[in-house]
Amino acid sequence: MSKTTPAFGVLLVNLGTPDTATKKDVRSFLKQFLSDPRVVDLNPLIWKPVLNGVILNFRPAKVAELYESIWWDDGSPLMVVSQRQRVKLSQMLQKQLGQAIPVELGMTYGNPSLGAGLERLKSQGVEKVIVLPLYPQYSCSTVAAVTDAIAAEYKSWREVPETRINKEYYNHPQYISSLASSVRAHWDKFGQADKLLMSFHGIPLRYVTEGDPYQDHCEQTSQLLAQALGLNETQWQLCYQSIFGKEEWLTPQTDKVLKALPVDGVKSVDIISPAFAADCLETLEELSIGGKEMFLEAGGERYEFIPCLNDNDDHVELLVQLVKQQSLGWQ
Ligand SMILES: C=CC1=C(C)c2cc3[nH]c(cc4nc(cc5[nH]c(cc1n2)c(C)c5CCC(=O)O)C(CCC(=O)O)=C4C)c(C)c3C=C
Ligand SMILES: [Fe+2]
Ligand SMILES: [Fe+2]
Repeated sequence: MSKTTPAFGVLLVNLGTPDTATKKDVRSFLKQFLSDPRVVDLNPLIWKPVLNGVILNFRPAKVAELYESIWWDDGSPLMVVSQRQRVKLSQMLQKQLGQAIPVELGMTYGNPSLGAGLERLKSQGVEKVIVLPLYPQYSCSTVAAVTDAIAAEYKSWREVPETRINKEYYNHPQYISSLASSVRAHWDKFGQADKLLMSFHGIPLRYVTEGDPYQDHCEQTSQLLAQALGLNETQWQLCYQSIFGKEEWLTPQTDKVLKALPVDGVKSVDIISPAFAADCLETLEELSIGGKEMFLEAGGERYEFIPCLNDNDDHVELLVQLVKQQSLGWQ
């Protein structure tokens, strides 16, 4: 009996996360992640001894504790949210396209791997694949790492499916309006702070000077969001979080901004992290917990974290629109 061939399948991609909040699993996750030259592009002769001799000896215990502090009953927040996004996207595609579209999850690092996600699509008869990395702003350290991993997986396949990879969506109207709605919903609940901080994950400045458009994308997203919310220039600020290593990263740094604002008389902030499609360690620990402590210690009085778009209906509707855009001619 021949299987029916779906019009196409969707691979929903995010960065990945440890299987458990233990030192062992955090170590193996960090090892895979930080060994990717797309993430850390230093000469391996210099980087490997630093990674294996220093970072992987000390960082996993510290970071495992941080994961422990934000872990949910059913797993790592990034994984739990990604699974919800997968289920909702598949339901909304079925409803809007009137046919079953296989949607699978693949993580660039850790489980389920991108290869496992592609295999699951293949086993459902998928012959055309849309890869949807959940990174609104393109960076070589994220999106190009996905394209590398997909190409590496296909090396062992006899028949490689037609594959379209969504590169970015930093200025998509539905993305901007979903962000704006989440801010407005937050203001309705908690009132509006003096300033809205838009904190993006940082990358090394050198990646940008060598051609990575990430900073430009972050600037455009934040301008569009400020515009959608009707904010003037004094009411919002862009900053970059999660600095790692000794090199210069994009500025201004979120932690420095949080320490400086109360000194400049800004006592209340709302903070949103538009580069993350799902809440994760970097938002729930670094921003929601760490950032708050930092701001209040520096003299701030009110600090509110705005959750990521996660599986909000209008966010998943954005994913539907991206899938429709990528599947033109395939339905
Ligand atoms: C070492 C360099 C790093 C670059 C460059 C980088 C870019 C980058 N990362 C994300 C999204 C996420 N990063 C997350 C965690 C994380 N990131 C780095 C380092 C770099 N990221 C590390 C070492 C870690 C692990 C935690 C730690 O040890 O501090 C996560 C969270 C994963 C989770 O399990 O919750 C996400 C998501 C983006 C979008 C990005 C470039 C734009
Ligand atoms: Fe990161
Ligand atoms: Fe971090």
